[in-house]
Amino acid sequence: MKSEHIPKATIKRLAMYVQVLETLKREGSQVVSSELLARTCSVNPSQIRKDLAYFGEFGVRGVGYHVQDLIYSIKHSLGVDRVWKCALVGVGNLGKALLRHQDFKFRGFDIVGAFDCDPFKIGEEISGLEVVCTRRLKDAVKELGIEIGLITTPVNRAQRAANFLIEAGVKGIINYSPAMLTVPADIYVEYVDFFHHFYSVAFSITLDRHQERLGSNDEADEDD
Ligand SMILES: NC(=O)c1ccc[n+]([C@@H]2O[C@H](COP(=O)([O-])OP(=O)(O)OC[C@H]3O[C@@H](n4cnc5c(N)ncnc54)[C@H](O)[C@@H]3O)[C@@H](O)[C@H]2O)c1
Repeated sequence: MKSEHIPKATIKRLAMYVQVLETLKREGSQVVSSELLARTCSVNPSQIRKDLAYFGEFGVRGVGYHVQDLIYSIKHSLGVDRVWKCALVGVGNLGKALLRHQDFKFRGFDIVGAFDCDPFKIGEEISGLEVVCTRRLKDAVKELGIEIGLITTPVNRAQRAANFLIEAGVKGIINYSPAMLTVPADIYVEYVDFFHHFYSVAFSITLDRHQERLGSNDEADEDD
């Protein structure tokens, strides 16, 4: 890797590039032009070139990028060319849906532990994984080599779940609850909220309608 200081926005775009490249690979593409990759990812080609420059020289002038090579290089540089063991805390509606989703394992994020504090849920089996008492989290993290925690507890229990995970030695957390977590500086937290996307789409539609209304008012003014 050329530079250690890769901006967070670049890392998010790289994750998107990998996802698009993997789809292209599944569809049988061996080479992709920077224009097609850029269009599919809704960024401009110069942004892609700038993002990839952190890792070295890619692409052949007039040909584009070799799909497999690019996937390998990005994944290798970002450390996602291996399996990351994960634990999920809070086996309710959302937790169960995530545990049943096969893509996590397929993409290298293997949920190997499912934890809950509800005695009625402990012992239940979801997708072949037994729900275990949260008190056993610390031992399980060490035994199973868990590095990432997913929090799917109610909002008022999320900090407690985070504390358990951090105490157990987990370094990264994906928090699906709407709680803002307080964590030490060396713990990485990502917040996942589907509603941000709903807001974003609703705002965009509203803005379009507002512009249309302004446009039709302007036309009406010209007619007067
Ligand atoms: N990110 C999103 O877009 C999104 C979408 C839906 C729900 N959510 C959030 O996900 C969370 C879960 O929602 P749900 O509908 O699955 O709730 P749920 O009530 O069905 O499940 C929560 C589970 O957490 C367990 N739990 C509570 N405290 C715990 C603790 N300290 N340790 C371990 N387990 C604990 C409960 O026993 C329960 O099984 C909520 O915070 C909700 O707001 C987020």
